[in-house]
Amino acid sequence: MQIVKLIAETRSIISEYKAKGKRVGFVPTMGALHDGHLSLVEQSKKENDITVVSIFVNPTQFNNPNDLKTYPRILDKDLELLSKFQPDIVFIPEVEEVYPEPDTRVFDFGDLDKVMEGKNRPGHFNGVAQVVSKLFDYITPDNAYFGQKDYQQVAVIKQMTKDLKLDINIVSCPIIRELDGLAMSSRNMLLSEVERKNAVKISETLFKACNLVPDFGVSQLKEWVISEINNNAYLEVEYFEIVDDTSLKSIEKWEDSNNRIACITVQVGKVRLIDNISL
Ligand SMILES: Nc1ncnc2c1ncn2[C@@H]1O[C@H](COP(=O)(O)OP(=O)(O)OP(=O)(O)O)[C@@H](O)[C@H]1O
Ligand SMILES: CC(C)(CO)[C@@H](O)C(=O)[O-]
Ligand code: BAL
Repeated sequence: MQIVKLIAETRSIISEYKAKGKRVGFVPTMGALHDGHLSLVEQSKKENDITVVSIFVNPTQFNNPNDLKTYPRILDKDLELLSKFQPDIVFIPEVEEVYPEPDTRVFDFGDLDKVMEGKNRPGHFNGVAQVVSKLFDYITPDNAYFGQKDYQQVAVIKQMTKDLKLDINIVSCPIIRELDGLAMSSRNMLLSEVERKNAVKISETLFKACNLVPDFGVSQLKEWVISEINNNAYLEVEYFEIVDDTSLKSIEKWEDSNNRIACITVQVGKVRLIDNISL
């Protein structure tokens, strides 16, 4: 496992591999790694000759300065965990090298970023596209791995890859959960003990919601989920949407889409958690 900090060095190592015909898989992360990230690394290792993991807390995707400040950074522990999985390259660039000057590019995702995370975190997906397009340019992967926990992010990245005419296959990987069902997230480590215990109500409610389709109508189910979660004193729903899994447009009745996904964001004390489930 090679740890590389400089962009030029990363480019040159990867171009040597590519010259030998090696297929490159890429797993972008913001660190504070858990089994969700490691599942992406494992999948990339199975499907490619070379796996690159990046660890970079990208400032341009944070709309909330306090969220950026408190985002967990535990590089030594991350490297220790990764050493057990042995990706070929761990790329850890500095903010100043990625952004020698402000990135003023504005991406157009059509309607994809007008809802849910895009609506509630203004500028978030533009920042994600800025950094991911830069990382794609340095690493030139054949396959890039993203988790479905960030469901809308996968849709946005697919759109960006298409618009920029990049020859990169975007691989969408299943959500890995804690034993009690809570979706793994780096932000889980910011929860207090009592918040962590109560946070399980989020996934529990989503699992129960699946069994209420189609007996409940769409708006009845939405109201039920929101009130179940908000009845817990530690939790506050920011949004709960049931959307078509490709257009991400809200549906009004079950027949509006054959492939529906329910996406939720919940504030747990100061920590904002997301999750989703296919209905
Ligand atoms: N539980 C999970 N299962 C599968 N993939 C995941 C999971 N959590 C994160 N990922 C994926 O790992 C990649 C890197 O995500 P990131 O570093 O932001 O971690 P995170 O746990 O999502 O952190 P956050 O606290 O910001 O939600 C993303 O593609 C993300 O979707
Ligand atoms: C894709 C990503 C690493 C870009 O900073 C980030 O949005 C994430 O961790 O999901
Ligand atoms: N996992 C998405 C990164 C973010 O919340 O900014």
